[in-house]
Amino acid sequence: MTEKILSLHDLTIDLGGKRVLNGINLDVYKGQIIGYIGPNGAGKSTTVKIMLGLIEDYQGEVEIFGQDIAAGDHTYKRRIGYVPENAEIYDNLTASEYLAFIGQLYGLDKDAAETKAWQLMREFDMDHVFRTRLSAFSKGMRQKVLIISSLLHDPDLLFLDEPLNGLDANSVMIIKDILAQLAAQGKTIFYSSHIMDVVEKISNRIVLLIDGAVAADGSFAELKEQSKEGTLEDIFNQLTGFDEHEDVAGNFVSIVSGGAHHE
Ligand SMILES: Nc1ncnc2c1ncn2[C@@H]1O[C@H](COP(=O)(O)OP(=O)(O)OP(=O)(O)O)[C@@H](O)[C@H]1O
Repeated sequence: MTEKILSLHDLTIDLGGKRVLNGINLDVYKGQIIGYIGPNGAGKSTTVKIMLGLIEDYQGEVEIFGQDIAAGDHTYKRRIGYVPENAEIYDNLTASEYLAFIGQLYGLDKDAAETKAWQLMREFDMDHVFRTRLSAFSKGMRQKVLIISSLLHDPDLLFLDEPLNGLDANSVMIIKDILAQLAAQGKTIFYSSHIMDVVEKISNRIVLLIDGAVAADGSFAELKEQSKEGTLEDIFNQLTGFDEHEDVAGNFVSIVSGGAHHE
């Protein structure tokens, strides 16, 4: 077995008087690309926030790089990259200022961070906006800046929350290849998304969370074999017990059109 990078043991948390995570057990190994999926509200972001050290009052154990993160040693964070779903991006900064700032937070010196950031921006054909304020960037351009910022310090473990948000089809292909190549180099990727066909293609392991507990865990081929369904979307619908999409859509549309009558 290869090196264990991440381990959750009986991870449980209550938030606002409600059990949000209910005994999650998960071991993640070096080089894995984990697609972490589940219905809205299942607890995916909460799990990631706990692993990032942003939420502390959980029960159970979280080990990253072999160390219990509750032990107080935060050096593990230097080896982690994170692309949040809704990033607070500093609109008044230029891409260059923002990336140099993030690079420095991760321990790079300013010049090294700027040089690397510029090289990475150039690969995305964005070198011409390196000194432009982020407030003038489109959604996809911002997303690319976030992806660059998560990788500047060459992390060993990457947490990505909907990393393809707002990206065009060509950019999606590039990011998919980047993730595959990083994993082939031994980086570990923990990836949360609702876009099932992308998760199906890029993950070598899929973990499905339902109501704060792991409901399925395996490669796409294994999940497909177990559920006898064709696509990850079908498997997702089956395992989450959802077969009413046409009824819900029909009701929704009839309310919409009913409401459109003006007397
Ligand atoms: N600070 C909080 N206080 C109270 N409840 C919370 C808090 N944070 C999260 N929750 C609840 O925990 C549950 C899980 O939320 P979480 O954001 O982890 O879900 P998710 O799987 O990431 O959902 P989505 O797919 O919609 O992003 C939800 O019911 C949410 O309302």
